[in-house]
Amino acid sequence: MAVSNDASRGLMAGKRGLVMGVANNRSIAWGIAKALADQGAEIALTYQGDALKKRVEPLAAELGAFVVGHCDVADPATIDAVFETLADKWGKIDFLVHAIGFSDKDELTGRYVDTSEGNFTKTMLISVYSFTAVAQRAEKLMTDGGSMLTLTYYGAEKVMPHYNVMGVAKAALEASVRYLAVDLGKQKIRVNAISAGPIKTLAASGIGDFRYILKWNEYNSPLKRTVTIDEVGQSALYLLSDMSTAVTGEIHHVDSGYHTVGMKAVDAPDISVVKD
Ligand SMILES: NC(=O)c1ccc[n+]([C@@H]2O[C@H](COP(=O)([O-])OP(=O)(O)OC[C@H]3O[C@@H](n4cnc5c(N)ncnc54)[C@H](O)[C@@H]3O)[C@@H](O)[C@H]2O)c1
Repeated sequence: MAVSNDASRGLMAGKRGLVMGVANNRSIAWGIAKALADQGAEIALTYQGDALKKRVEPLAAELGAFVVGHCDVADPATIDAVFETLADKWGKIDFLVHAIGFSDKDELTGRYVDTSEGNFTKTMLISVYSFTAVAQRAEKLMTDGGSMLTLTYYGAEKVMPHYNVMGVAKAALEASVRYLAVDLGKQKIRVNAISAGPIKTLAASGIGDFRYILKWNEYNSPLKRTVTIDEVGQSALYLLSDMSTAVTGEIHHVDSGYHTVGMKAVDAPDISVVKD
């Protein structure tokens, strides 16, 4: 997709916001950042640690985006630093994208019942609480209202092989979208989630049998294909722009319609687990 980043036109013209979760050019957050910049948004990006800094900086330059700095959502001081920098630079923001999740990959295989207390707690802190933590800070900068978006997966609603504690975390994240939507609605701040179909990203590579999951979705979704980060970006544009001013507390599926399907398509081939 060509990115023009002309702030004088487009659905996001005059809007500024923070996109968290770009790790590389396969990240869902990157697909969203591109779609927003293409419609005139001014974007700030965070990165998690020095290893990702060198990947995020050139991507930010492509969009004319501002790199706020390091943010590890398990370290509240780094979240505060990001929002202090944004307050100094922009004073207010209009949107926030939270595309962050983590769980120990050793527990994204096998049985959910074997989840350890330590990984349960860490998964909930990074994948669930962090959205509320950033919402607390973003609220103060959304003085003219705003739109917040997080990313979830169908494993919140139904049991998916290997998704395990991440499914429990996504269910809690989806519930927090609804609670945040009510708390912040009076301030004209909307809070929504996109439930994306499986996409091969760094985070997804930690999930057991991921190639099998992708194939299964391709064969069995109504559209008979998987989804791209650019398609998630286009739907994010709707939720973050004034195209959706009456939409909040919503879990919007961008999954080729997979969530509507109850069993294997009759014409879908039987497939076996494909190893990476
Ligand atoms: N890829 C998929 O199939 C899929 C499907 C549905 C939802 N999602 C969700 O989309 C979101 C983005 O993931 P992705 O697939 O683009 O993978 P990704 O690996 O590109 O992005 C995950 C991001 O989370 C960040 N992160 C992890 N721990 C962090 C911490 N402690 N502090 C700050 N940042 C941290 C990483 O730095 C990375 O940028 C996640 O919430 C994921 O669960 C992914």
